[in-house]
Amino acid sequence: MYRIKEAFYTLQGEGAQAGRAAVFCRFSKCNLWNGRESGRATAVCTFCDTDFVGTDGQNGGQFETAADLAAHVALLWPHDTGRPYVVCTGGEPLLQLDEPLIAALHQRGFEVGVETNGTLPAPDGIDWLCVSPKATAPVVIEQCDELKLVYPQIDAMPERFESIRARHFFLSPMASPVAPTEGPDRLKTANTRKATEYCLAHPQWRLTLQMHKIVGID
Ligand SMILES: C[S@@+](CC[C@H](N)C(=O)[O-])C[C@H]1O[C@@H](n2cnc3c(N)ncnc32)[C@H](O)[C@@H]1O
Ligand SMILES: Nc1nc2[nH]cc(C(=O)O)c2c(=O)[nH]1
Ligand code: SF4
Ligand SMILES: [Mg+2]
Repeated sequence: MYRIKEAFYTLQGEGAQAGRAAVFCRFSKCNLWNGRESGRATAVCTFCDTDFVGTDGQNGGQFETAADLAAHVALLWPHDTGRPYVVCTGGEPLLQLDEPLIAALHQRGFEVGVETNGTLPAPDGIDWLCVSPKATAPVVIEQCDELKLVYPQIDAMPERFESIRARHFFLSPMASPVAPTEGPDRLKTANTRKATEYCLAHPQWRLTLQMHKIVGID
């Protein structure tokens, strides 16, 4: 059984795949926060900008089999040609994503991307793996396509992750979990300035912005 909070077609807003059309499949639950505001202050990850509790979002639900969920995701890709792309996120997708689901998505023609906090082992077969470390939580994934660190985090400064093998190293300015406004100025914050300064001083790291929040899409 797979529990999905929501699923939708949008553009990947972050990292090296930013701007690419994808079906986002948001898994319920996370191992670093229970998702309730009352538990945020004592969570390991305290700045999450996402509601991943339950299965009540758009196109959310419970899916008995990998084939059922893959069929559901395939219905959200609005094209007949080209290679479809799915981004498995959450919550923490690696609590649920397994090899049968990756195989079922591949069978539907999908390239499979994953957004993870890196604290759980990744199943084989993922086509694009993005690891985004959180606070003191130990990262067990040693190799990925991109390391995308929310910055600044006192307990997770960039130097700690430079031994992870990754094709890209990104800093993503920490955004307010509840940001009321949208538009070009929304991400012009103190954290964006700090991330910019770090990248200027350490050119191994690149800046990425949450493009979807600038343009006002999911
Ligand atoms: C909601 S998380 C879900 C996937 C996984 N649990 C993780 O943390 O990577 C998706 C992405 O949003 C990022 N994110 C969450 N809250 C954020 C915030 N306040 N500012 C910037 N990025 C944030 C995460 O670091 C991660 O890269
Ligand atoms: N457009 C868009 N891009 C994203 N990249 C990572 C996201 C996530 O929440 O995992 C996300 C998201 O929620 N929306
Ligand atoms: S950002 Fe990721 S790790 Fe942190 S609470 Fe949200 S879903 Fe969990
Ligand atoms: Mg998001």
